[in-house]
Amino acid sequence: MEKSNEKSIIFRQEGNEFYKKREFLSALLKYNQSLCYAEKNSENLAHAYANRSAVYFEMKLYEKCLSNINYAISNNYPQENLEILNKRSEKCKDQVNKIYENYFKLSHQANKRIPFIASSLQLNHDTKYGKHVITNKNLSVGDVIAIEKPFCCVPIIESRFVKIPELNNYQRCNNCLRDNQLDLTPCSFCCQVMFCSTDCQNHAMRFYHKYECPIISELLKSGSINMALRIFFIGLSIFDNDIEKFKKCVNENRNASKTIFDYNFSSVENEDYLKNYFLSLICLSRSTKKFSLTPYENILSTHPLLQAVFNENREFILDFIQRQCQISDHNFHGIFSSSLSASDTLSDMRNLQMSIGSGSLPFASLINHSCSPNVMRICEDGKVVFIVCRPIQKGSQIFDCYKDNFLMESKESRQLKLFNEFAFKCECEACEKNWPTFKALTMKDAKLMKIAKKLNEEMQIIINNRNQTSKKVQICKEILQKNFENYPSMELCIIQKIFAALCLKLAECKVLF
Ligand SMILES: C[S@@+](CC[C@H](N)C(=O)[O-])C[C@H]1O[C@@H](n2cnc3c(N)ncnc32)[C@H](O)[C@@H]1O
Repeated sequence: MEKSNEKSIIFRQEGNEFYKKREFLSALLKYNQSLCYAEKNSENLAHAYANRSAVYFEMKLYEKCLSNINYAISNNYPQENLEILNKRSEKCKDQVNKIYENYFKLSHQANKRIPFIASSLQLNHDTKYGKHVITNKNLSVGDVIAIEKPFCCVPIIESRFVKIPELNNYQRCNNCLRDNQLDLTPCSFCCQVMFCSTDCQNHAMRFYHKYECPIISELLKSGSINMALRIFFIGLSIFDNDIEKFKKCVNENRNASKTIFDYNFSSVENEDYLKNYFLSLICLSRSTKKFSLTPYENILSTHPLLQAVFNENREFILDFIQRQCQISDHNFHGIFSSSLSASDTLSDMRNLQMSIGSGSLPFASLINHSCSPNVMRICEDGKVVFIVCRPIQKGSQIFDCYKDNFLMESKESRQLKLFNEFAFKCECEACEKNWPTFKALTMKDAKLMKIAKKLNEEMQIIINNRNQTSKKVQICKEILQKNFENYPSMELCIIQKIFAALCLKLAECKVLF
C-alpha cells in the first residue's frame, strides 16, 4: 500500500465527522490513518496534526494538544490558518496537566552490572528447577525487585480499542506498544506502522523496521508481526547488517549457557547493552517442538533487501529462526496495559489491564513457576515490574505464576496444563499441600475479613488519586506481611487481590486533570 493524499483527505474528513459528534477516540483513530497515508511533505500531515490538536484540547490533554500544534507547524501548516492554532496554543498554556512519572522504582539497591534488578538476586541452578533466581536477603511484600524492559515486543490484535482490521495499526506504537492516547506519528515510508516517540521510531528504523517496512503487508496478514523474524532482523542489525559477523557470534554462543548475569548492562542503552541482551536471549531454554519454517522461507526468499543473504545462508538462517521459535515458545511473556475504551475519553485512570502483546525478556525468563507465587508481574509503560506479594526468606527461590493461580483452578487441572505446555510437574507449596481454590477457602481472622470487605467496597469507587491509592497499597502490604502465617486464608487472599488491583491502578495513572 502506497502513501496517498487522496486517501489521507478522505480519512481526515471521516475524522472530522466523529469530532463533530464528540466521539474523540474514533476521530483520533481516523486522523492517525490520515497521517499514515499522507504523502511526504504534503499539507495533509499538517492538517491531520492540527485536527488532532483540537481533539486533545477537548479531551483536556493540553500537553498533547500543544505537541500536535507544534507538529502541524513544523509540517508547513498553511500560514493563513495559523491564527487558530496560535489561539488554541495560548489557551493551553494556562492549563497544563500534571503528568505523573512512573510509580514503580526498585525498592533495594540495584545490581551494579544489571541496574534493572535488585542486588540481592542471584542465579542458581539445580536438577529439579534448572536455572532459577534466588534472593540473598529477606524480601517484604510490596518490594519491587526488578523492572525489565523487553528486548523487543510485538503487538497483538486483541490490544486495540477498535478491532477493525483496517484500523488495527493506528492504535499502538509498533516499538513499545504504548497507545499514548493515540498520539502517534507515522512511519515515513509505509502506511501501516506508527510510533509514540522519535526514540521509538529511530530505534525501530535502525534495528528492524528497515527490514519489516518493505514487507509490512505480508507480515501483518496474520494480524501480528512474528517475534522470531523480528529477533533475526534485530540480531543482524546489531552486527552491522553483516551476516558473517552475526553468524560467527551466534555460532560461538549457540551451546553456551549464558544469562544476563554473565553480562554487564551498566552503561546506558548503547549498542553493547543490546548485544549483551541479545546474547542472553539466544541462550535461553527451548521447547522441543518443531515449527514449520515455510512462511519464513517464503518471506525471506523474496525479501527486497535480504533475498541474496537468505539464499546464500539459508540453512543457518532457518536454523536460527527455528531456535528462536522454540525459545519464544517457553519464554514469551505477555505485555499488559489497559486499553482505551470509548467511555473513558476524559479519564486517564483506566481500570483493567489486558494483554497487548508479547515480549522477550531475558531476566523474566529465568524465573520459574509456582501456583502460589511470591512475586507478581505487572506492566508499567511497557516495562515488566516484579512485585513481592508474599514475604520471601533469604535463600529462597523467586516464583512467578505462568498460568493459573491455585485460587482459580484445581490442582489436577493446573498440573495438566503446565505439563502439556512446559513439560514439568509442578511441586509448589499449593500443589504439595493441595490448597483449596478460592471458593473453598476458610476465614481465619474475622477482624481482617472486615477490613478486606471495606477495602473491597472502596475499590468499586474509582480513585483517580495516586496518594489515596498509594496509602491503600501500604495498608495491604502491612497486612500481608504481618499475617503471612495465616496464608492462604479467605481474607488474606482477598487482600492480596486488592493489593494487585491497586498496583495496576498505580501503573496506569499518568495524568491528573
Ligand atoms: C521460563 S523458563 C524458566 C527457567 C528455566 N528453569 C531454565 O533453566 O531456563 C521455563 C522452564 O523452566 C522449567 N520450570 C519452570 N517452573 C518450574 C517448576 N516449578 N518446576 C520445574 N521446572 C520448572 C520448565 O522447564 C519451563 O519450561
